[in-house]
Order: sequence, then structure tokens, then C-alpha cells
Amino acid sequence: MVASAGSITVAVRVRPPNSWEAARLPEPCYDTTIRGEGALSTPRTTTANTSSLREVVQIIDDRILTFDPAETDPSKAFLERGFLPPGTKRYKDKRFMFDRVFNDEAQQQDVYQATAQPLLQGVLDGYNATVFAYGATGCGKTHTISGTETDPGIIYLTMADLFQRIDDRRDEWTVEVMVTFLEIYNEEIRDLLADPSTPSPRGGLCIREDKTVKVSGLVELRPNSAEEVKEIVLLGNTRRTQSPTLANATSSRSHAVLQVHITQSPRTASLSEERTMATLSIIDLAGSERAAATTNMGQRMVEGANINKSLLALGNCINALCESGGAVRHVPYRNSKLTRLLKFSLGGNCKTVMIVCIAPTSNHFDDTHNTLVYADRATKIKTKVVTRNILNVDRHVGRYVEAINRLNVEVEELKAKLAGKNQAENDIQRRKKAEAAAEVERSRKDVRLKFEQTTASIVDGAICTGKLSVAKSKLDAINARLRQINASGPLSPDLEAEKALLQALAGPEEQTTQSDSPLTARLKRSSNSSAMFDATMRAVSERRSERLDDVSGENVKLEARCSKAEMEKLKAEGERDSLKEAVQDMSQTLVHLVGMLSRCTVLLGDAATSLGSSGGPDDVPRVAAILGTMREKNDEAFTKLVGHSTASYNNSAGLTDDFTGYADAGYTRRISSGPAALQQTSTTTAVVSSRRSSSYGSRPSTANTSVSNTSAGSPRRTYRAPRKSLRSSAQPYRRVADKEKKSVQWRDEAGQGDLNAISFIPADTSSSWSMDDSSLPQRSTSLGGSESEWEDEKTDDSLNSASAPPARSYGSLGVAGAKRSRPSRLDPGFLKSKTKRTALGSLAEDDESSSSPEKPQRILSDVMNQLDNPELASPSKRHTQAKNGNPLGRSTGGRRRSAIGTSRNEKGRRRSSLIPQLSPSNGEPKLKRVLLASPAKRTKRVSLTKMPKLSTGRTSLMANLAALAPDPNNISADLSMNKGAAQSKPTWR
Ligand SMILES: Nc1ncnc2c1ncn2[C@@H]1O[C@H](COP(=O)(O)OP(=O)(O)OP(=O)(O)O)[C@@H](O)[C@H]1O
Repeated sequence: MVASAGSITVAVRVRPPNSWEAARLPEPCYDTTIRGEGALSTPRTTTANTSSLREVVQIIDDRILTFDPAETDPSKAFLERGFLPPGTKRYKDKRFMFDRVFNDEAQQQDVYQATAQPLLQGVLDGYNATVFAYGATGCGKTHTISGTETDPGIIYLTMADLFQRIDDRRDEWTVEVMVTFLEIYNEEIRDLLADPSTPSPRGGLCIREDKTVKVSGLVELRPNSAEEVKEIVLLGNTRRTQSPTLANATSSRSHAVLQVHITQSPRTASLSEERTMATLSIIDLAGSERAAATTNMGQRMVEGANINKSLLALGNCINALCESGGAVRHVPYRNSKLTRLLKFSLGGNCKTVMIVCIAPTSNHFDDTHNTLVYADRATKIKTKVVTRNILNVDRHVGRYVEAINRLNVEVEELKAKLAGKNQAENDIQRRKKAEAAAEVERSRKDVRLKFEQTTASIVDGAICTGKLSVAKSKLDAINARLRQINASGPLSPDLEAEKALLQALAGPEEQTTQSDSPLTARLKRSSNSSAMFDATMRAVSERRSERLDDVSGENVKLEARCSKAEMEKLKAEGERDSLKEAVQDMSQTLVHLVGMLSRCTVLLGDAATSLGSSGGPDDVPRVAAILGTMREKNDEAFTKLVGHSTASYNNSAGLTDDFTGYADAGYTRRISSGPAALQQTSTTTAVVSSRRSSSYGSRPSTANTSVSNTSAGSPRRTYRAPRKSLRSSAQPYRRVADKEKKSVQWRDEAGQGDLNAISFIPADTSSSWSMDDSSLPQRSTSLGGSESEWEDEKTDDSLNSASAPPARSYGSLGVAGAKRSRPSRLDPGFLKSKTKRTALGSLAEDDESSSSPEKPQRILSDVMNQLDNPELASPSKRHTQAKNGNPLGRSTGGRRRSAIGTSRNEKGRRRSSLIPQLSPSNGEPKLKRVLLASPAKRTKRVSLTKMPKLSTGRTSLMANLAALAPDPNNISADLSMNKGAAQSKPTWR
């Protein structure tokens, strides 16, 4: 640490408790007694509670301490402070930050290295420096400054180092060291080095103030080694006024000032010589004391009053210097001898270090608090810029001979030394290297220690950050949906159920994000640790020491930087892990929900279809039972997932809202994670998705789209928005009259869900489709769209994935039990299995048949016939028939793809019947694109996953469930249904 120019360096040292205090401090005790609710009741007698003292200083790190920290044990807090008016702070719990804080285990060497040692090089370069110890009586000032014979303090350690350095530079410099030692006792200056028998002047020695402050008449000694200085100090201390007081048996009743004057001149003689002079002052102030506390009487009381007076004057100077910045305002130095003597140390041309000594225990509560406030003020002092004391001396010609003689002596000395010079230099180098290595090691140790102390807390904070951001995101999403729900007016029971579920979900997230949540508390603790860690790394990086050469200094900085980087890495990993964990959780939940949704949708569709088409009296209760079971299972799953049941909601009013909100959200997300081409069309897809979502409700939809593929199976598809009229169609297949519409395209196969959605439509509306023939022409029309819709399409493989709303109901007719496996629609490779040729075949076939106006009726009859003709369920048969001109297999030759799905023929047949609606009314043969639902395609679109063909229409729902055969293809998908359960009740695997 360097006493930087412009400010005073303030270091605080906490002394260990003395034996009297130690006996009254609580033993470290681990009280495991459970006191239950009576936390404030007096606990059983333990060693901890018989103590009358407590520690009032808590060291946070090497720069921060807390005075009077809050007691965490409420019973102790109560015992110590009793009842306090509400709002009163029970503990001061005040944090102070200094340049350095030493705990009670700090050694003299540690204190010296961080305070006085950094000043030494400056002193040798000609800068004045002052080290003074301040504190209440008995807090360890004398111990720190003088120390004992066996454990010498700053004076000895400084002088030993100083003489070592002087020795190192003796070849180039002539260095003179002169020492004076005085005390200020009752505002009188006394010379501690003068013979006691010599009478001292009345009123003490005088201070002379010029550009420097000097005390006239002092004995000046010239020691040649640290040992000599030590003896001088010990001698002076024996003459110093000391008296036992209640607070300290060896209380110093005076301020002692040791001044070391160092003058250096270069050994190389020349006509002019540049001398540097510097004064190092080491001051042991008398301890401040409160008269009431010390119970001093008589002389001791007078001494105490004078001590306090001079310390008060010192405090006033410090305050004035703080406020004035050391320049403008009057600083009352003249109010006491002490402040006059310290004038240039405090606000002048001097580097100053203040060592503040404090006691750790509560019996010094007020003294310690005052001292810390005092020291805190001192940190704000701004001193003048420190300058070097250099004196240029021109030699007189008459002194040349003297200079020549000195040079001759020097030459002789140098010659004599030359032999052993290398050895000596090597020794010096070795010592310096060892010192630098020790310094680096010390810094490393500090860094490692702090790293280990704070890592757990900081990483925990990073984890909390991740968790909090996840919770906030969840909450945002939930709130957004809740707002949507609330804005939708009077709520139907299903929306009520959803709202309640969402609120149940929001609860824990809200708790998590609250400012007083455990997670936030952990985050706060972590940021404290982080601040401490950063402060330590900063302190280590900025640590200046004479012992550190440039390389070692860089090493230390590097060490600190590495540790910081390491910590950042750990933090990032912690946050990443927590986010990863959250993503895993959510993925699992999502998979469950998707599974539930898909299977529910399929079952609902089947139920609706079955009810509508069969009309058998037995089916209704069975279907109702299945739906009931499904509901129970769903509820069970919801309860497991979010801890909330929807069992109490009854949609007796039948007011089911549509599913727009989910479709929008889900679809947008899917698009955003899709290929770039898909993302570009997000607006379009969102619109289509809203159409899809409408199909979830009971409203039939005209889901007429076509896929425009430039190459079959390629994932790069272009989406086009369906026509507005298609989207807004309130009636299914109403677009029979929409001849003016240009084109409609299907969404990409691998792309995304509205293909699925299309499959739901017939499920919901199957009743009317299968039972009401009059709806068919309308439907077929809408499937096809207008002539112009198809003409502006250039690609002819777009039908590859074409599908139509009735695909579900018609596609499944008469194909119960079919087990042909095919790739899932969700499988990206799905499209690749399709061939362009096949699509073209479909187109051609459809084209050919498109001119027949009776096709809708025909297709219905075909479908009905097929329902009664199991043979037609066979793909091969149908295919053969198609080749032979069978209406069900209208495509011919290579252009007709082989049967891909079991329901293909009847679909193809129906599709064919739809073609006239799609084709131009003038029978224009060159139809480029026809929206056709290839049977296979339709089948695929029917299934949300790899759904087996479910019989509809005249077959019952139970038959559909039976169709959920244990085909490995059926159960291979994650969301497929358990066969056994499907027959009786659906279960989630
Ligand atoms: N860091 C320390 N380690 C061990 N003992 C200490 C320490 N600091 C102080 N002491 C002991 O505490 C006692 C009082 O210390 P000291 O005389 O240095 O206090 P002081 O501040 O100089 O008091 P006063 O102002 O009255 O002179 C001494 O016995 C001293 O040895």
C-alpha cells in the first residue's frame, strides 16, 4: 500500500482482548437446545449467556469492518439491549471502510509492511513522511509503535529496513541519519534523549516554524544501525511519562515523537552536489480517555484533560482539512503543541499514515465508536502535493582538495570491494528476489483465501439469478395469458378453469420473485460476497510494495485477474446450469402437455365423429364414459403438473371459447425456431395459425391451403397466406362461390401445425359431414378453391402435402384396423418420402376428374359404399382398382402414386369428386395446381402423431379405440396411446 500523495492512509488495528476481557467474553458455544416458539424466552444457562461482554467489531475483510454488528440470536439481542421503542435501531451495525484493516491476529510485521514500509523509499528519495498511532487508552498504540523487546514494533522494523537500504546504496550515496525523540506532556515539550539531570527549560522546549517545524534544543543522536535506534527508543521510553490507570497499567500520559532526519549526498564529488533531506516522524499519541470512565483523579485527571485537549485540537485540524481540502480554510494548528508539530504531517509536504488502534470488546464501546468516526474523518483529508526536499550545494574551490581526497579514499574502497563486490551484489539480488517472491506469495494467499471464502456464495447468487429470470419469464407469460383471459369478457367454465390453473401456476413464481423471497435474499448475500471479492482483487492488484519489482507486480495483478476470470466463469456456469435445469423441467412439462393435448384432441374428435355418425344408442354412454375418464386423467395430470385440479369446473353452459391464444403462442414459437424461410413468413403463418386455432373450437373451418414446393421433400418451403375470405369463412366450405380467389397454399409439411389442425375439423364436424350430404358440395368447393387459385401456382408438386378438412372423417372410413406404418408428420423426413411424381399423378388425376359437377355426390356414395366393402380398405386392392378405372382409384399409370395409406382410396375418390370445384368452370385442362388431399396425406394429417386409422362414421368410437392396435409404429411416438388402456380408458403413458 502506498501513502498516495493527496491523502492520508488510514489503517485500523484491532487488538486482541486482554485477559480481563477474554474472561468475560462468551465462549464459542454451540447451543443445540430447541426452544420452540419461545425464541425470546431466557434460554437455559450456558457459558455464552453468563458473559458480560461481547465483541463489537466484526472484520469483514482487509478493508471493511462493521462496528456493533447486529446479533443474530434474538434472545441474546433482547438480553443485551432489552426492550427498545419500535423503530429504534437495536444495533449500530455500522460499516467503515479504511485503507487497511488488521484483525487481532495481525503481526507487527504485517502492520509494518502495510503502513510504514511503503513510505521508506519515499524518505530515501527526499519525501517527508509521518506515521502516527491514534486510539483510546489501552488499545495498543504503544504496542504497535514501540512494541516489546521480543516483538518490536514499527520503529524498530522501520529502522532495520532503513539501515538495510542505506547499506544497499552506500556505494553511491553518503547517508546521514540523525534521530531526536521528544514527548509532549501537559502541553510541554520534553527531550527524551536529554540527560535527566540536565535541567530543562521552563515551559518546555520551543517549536520553531519556518518551512518546516523544528524543536530547538533537542539532543540529536546519529545511530548506525537499527539496534542502536532500538536502544535509543527503549531509553526514551523509560524516560517517558507513564502511569498506571484503570484502563491501562502502563498508560502513556504523553505524546511521544521520534524523528529520523535523513540527509543524502551523492558520493561522486563534483562542483555542485544535490542533497536530499527527509524527515520520518513516528508518533505514539497518548490515548484519549473519558474522565468518567477512567475515574482518574488529581494529576492523572490533569494529564487526561491535556491529552484530550490536544487530541481535540488534532480532531479540529482534521475536520478543517477535510472541509477545506487542505488549502483554503483556516486550519487551527496553533491550538496545541501536538498540532503545531504535526502541521506539515497533516496538511503539508508529507506522506502520512495513521494507524488507528481499537479494542474489540463492548466495554470500550463508546471509545471505539468515537475512534472509528474520527478515523473515518481522517480518510477524507486531502493534503498538498508532496514534493522532494532537494538542496543544491555549490562547492567552493578551496574544498576541491577535500573532494579529491575523498575520491581517492573512495577509489581505494572500491578497489578493495571489487573482489567481493560480486558476492555482495549477488546477496542483495538474492535477498530482493526472496522478498519479492514472499510478497507475491502473500498476495496469492490473499487472493486464494478470498476466492475460497466467497466462491460458494457467488456461484449460489448466479444460480439464483438464473432461477429468478426463469421465474420472471414464466410469470410474464402467465400474466400475459391471464390478461388475455380477463379481457375476453364473461368467462366460460373452461376459461375459468384455465384462469385458476394459471393463477395456481403464478403463485410460486410470484413468491420466488418477491423482494423478500429466500432466492432474493440469497442473491443479496451473494452480491455482498461479490463486492468483497472484487474489493480484495482490486486491493491486491493495486498493492504497492518496495519489495515487488515490476515483474512480480505484474504477476500479482495477473493472479488477481485470473481469479476474477475464474470467478466469472463459475458464475456463468452456475447461471447456465440453473437455466438448463429450468429448460429441462419445462421441456418435460411441455412434452406432457403436448401429449395430453394431442391425445385429447384425437379422442375428442373420434368421440364427436362416432357420436355424430353412428347414432347408436349404446355409443353415447360409452363415449361419455371415455370422455369422463379422459377428463379425470387430464385432471390428474394437471394436478401432478401444477398442483391444481380442474375437476370442479363444469361446462354446463357449453360456452367454450376458441383456442386462439394458445395457437398464436404455440405457432409463433414453432416458427421462430424453424428454418429461416419459415421465419420470414411469420406474419403469414400467424394468420393461418389463427385459422387453425379456430378449428379447435366447434366452429368448422375452411382450411383450404396448398403447399408450394419447389422440390418435393425439401424443407425449404414457401408459405403463403390463405385468402382472407378463406380465413374469415364462418361456414365450412362456404367458399364454393369464392371463384375470384387467387391461390391458397398449404403450409409446409414438416413445418407446422396447421396441418394437424385441419385434421381436427372433420372430427368436430363429422356429424354433419357424414350424415348430411348437403354439406358435401360446399366442402368440396372449399377444398378446391377457385380456378384462379390454382392457376397462379407454378409448381406442380405442391399437392404432395395437400390436405383437406374432411380428411379425418373420410380418410378413416372403412379402414379400421389398418396397421400400415408411416412416418410421423412431425418427422422432418416425412416429406422426403413423398415423390414429386406422385404429387403430379394426383394432380393429373384430379385434373381429369375435375370437370364433373356431380363429383361431390359421387364421392359420398363411394365412401359409403366403401364403408360396407372391407376389401376397399386394402391399399393394394384400391390401387388395382384405381388402375382399372375404378372411381376410387382414379389416377392411372405412373402418375398415380401407390397407395400410401389405408384410407387412401376413399380419400382419393372424395378428392376427385372435389376437383370440379377446384377446376375452372370452363374445363380448362391445364390445371397447374389443385388442392387435393391425397388420401395418404390426409391420413397423416389426421394424426397428431402416428395415430392409427380410426374408424368413423358408422363405426363406433370404441372401434376406433380398438384400432389403436399394438402396432409398434403406433406406439413408437412419445405421445401415442397405450393400447390396452385405449380400449377402455385412455391413459397417459
Ligand atoms: N496487538 C496486540 N497484541 C498483543 N498485545 C497487545 C496488542 N495491542 C495491545 N496489547 C497489549 O495491550 C496493553 C495496552 O497496550 P498499549 O500500552 O500499547 O496501549 P496504548 O494504546 O498505548 O495505551 P495508552 O494510550 O494508555 O498508552 C499492553 O499490555 C499491550 O501489550
